[in-house]
Amino acid sequence: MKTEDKNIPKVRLAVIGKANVGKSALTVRYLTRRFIGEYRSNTDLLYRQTLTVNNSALEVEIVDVCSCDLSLFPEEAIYWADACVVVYDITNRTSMTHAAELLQRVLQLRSQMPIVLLGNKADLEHLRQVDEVEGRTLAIQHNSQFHEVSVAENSPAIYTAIDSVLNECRSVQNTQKTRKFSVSKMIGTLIGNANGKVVPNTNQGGTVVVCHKSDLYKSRVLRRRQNFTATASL
Ligand SMILES: Nc1nc2c(ncn2[C@@H]2O[C@H](COP(=O)(O)OP(=O)(O)OP(=O)(O)O)[C@@H](O)[C@H]2O)c(=O)[nH]1
Repeated sequence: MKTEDKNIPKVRLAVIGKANVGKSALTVRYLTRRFIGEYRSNTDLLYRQTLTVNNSALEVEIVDVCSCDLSLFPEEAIYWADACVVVYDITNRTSMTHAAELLQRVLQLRSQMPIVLLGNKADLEHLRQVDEVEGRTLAIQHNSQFHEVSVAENSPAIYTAIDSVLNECRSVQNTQKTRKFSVSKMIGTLIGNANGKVVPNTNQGGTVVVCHKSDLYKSRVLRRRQNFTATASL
């Protein structure tokens, strides 16, 4: 499948969180259904893949933000993204504190941004340091979705959470397109050019490209974008 089809809506996702919480494992799991146990990188990685979400094609770009320097907030990635996944590790309280700080900063920069908070490593119950209710409360305080997941054990919530946030972004984009159309139609009417020629086809949702399974599970880091170094392929 062509990955640059302009008719396919595009959604950009930033995955952020403290080091070692499982951001890379989560990104790779979501895109490929595979679990990569040891994944070391000292750079942001940008993945792009065309997926089928809610029965229609969506070009998804995910930046897996490197947490090499925790003092640096990933501002560029947050401005770039349409939505954000904040990850903490339920066996590491500091990662939860860091997630709380990230949520606050994200909403300062992008108050309307759809966010999902994920408490990862739920399979390590015996090492738990953060109760589920704490994660849930934090999410409610920041108007975001919340799930505890285990990337290692392939929790279904990984897919429902990310699909849902992608869908939310697509709905927002569709609404914005409809609004733009309404404004141009109104201007067209005002200047007497409402003969139909200037009326675009607003049925964006009608352009559906069905992904083949082989394409869905192939993922490749495609290119360099600003500071995101694209280096790996899955
Ligand atoms: N038990 C368990 N281990 C996990 C899970 N998810 C990830 N890990 C492990 O946690 C470690 C860190 O995972 P990464 O995906 O590299 O974490 P990261 O957040 O990308 O780390 P940085 O690249 O340092 O920012 C690895 O050893 C993974 O195998 C999980 O759900 N359960």
